[in-house]
Amino acid sequence: MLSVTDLRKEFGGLVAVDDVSFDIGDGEIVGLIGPNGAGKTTLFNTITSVHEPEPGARIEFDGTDVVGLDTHLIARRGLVRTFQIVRVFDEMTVLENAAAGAMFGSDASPSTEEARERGREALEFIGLDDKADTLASNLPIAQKKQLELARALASEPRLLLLDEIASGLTPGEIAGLTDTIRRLRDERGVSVFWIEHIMDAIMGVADRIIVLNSGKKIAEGTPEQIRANETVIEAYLGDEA
Ligand SMILES: Nc1ncnc2c1ncn2[C@@H]1O[C@H](COP(=O)(O)OP(=O)(O)OP(=O)(O)O)[C@@H](O)[C@H]1O
Repeated sequence: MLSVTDLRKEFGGLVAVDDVSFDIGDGEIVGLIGPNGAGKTTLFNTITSVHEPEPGARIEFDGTDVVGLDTHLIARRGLVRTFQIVRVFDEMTVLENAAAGAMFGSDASPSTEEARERGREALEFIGLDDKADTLASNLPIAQKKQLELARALASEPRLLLLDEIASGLTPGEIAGLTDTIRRLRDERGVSVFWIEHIMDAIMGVADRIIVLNSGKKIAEGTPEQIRANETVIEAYLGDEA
């Protein structure tokens, strides 16, 4: 589904992502972990054309090279992301926020009614439909994160990039969130690529984990393999797990 080859991104003299290659298959949940500054968000930003990679990189989504394609055109193809800092529109209702997602999705120009319907359906799936008419600014953080997921879902993603969606949540809220993400995959067939620092969240649900350190991919494997990997323990998990 997503195939990344030799992805490199430099900022001045700093190599933020250092020749990274990997694939994500249909229906997979893949975690992306690593210390602060490892290049995880830069990798997401480069995949979604927020940044341009250095020449020579290939980023293929469903066999099409998406390097240089506008972010909204990438989203229209089904590659959709959430952000590290929640970006709900505070002055809009929960339903209006969710409906806004539909405007950026696979269907380029749904009617307002269709967008609201898709938004409502996404809220039901996420379990936030009882808050449809609440102003987004009045939601607690856990529900803002659910709303971000609902908005992404309304855009009908095939691959969802999640950036630290579990941070700031209680263990109970994290369990609910990971359950929703698993349902997104199982019931909607959405693949997930998930940056997370909270190991309990990502290790329990990911099929595979990719580890970055100083821009380089230092390991890739099942959660069990990653937990036992000496290089990963030394670079990261020794402090975090
Ligand atoms: N727009 C930018 N301009 C210059 N340097 C940047 C820019 N974005 C990121 N960097 C640098 O690139 C490196 C990788 O940063 P990045 O945010 O991708 O790491 P990260 O793994 O997502 O970290 P964290 O876990 O703290 O979010 C860091 O050294 C960062 O300072």
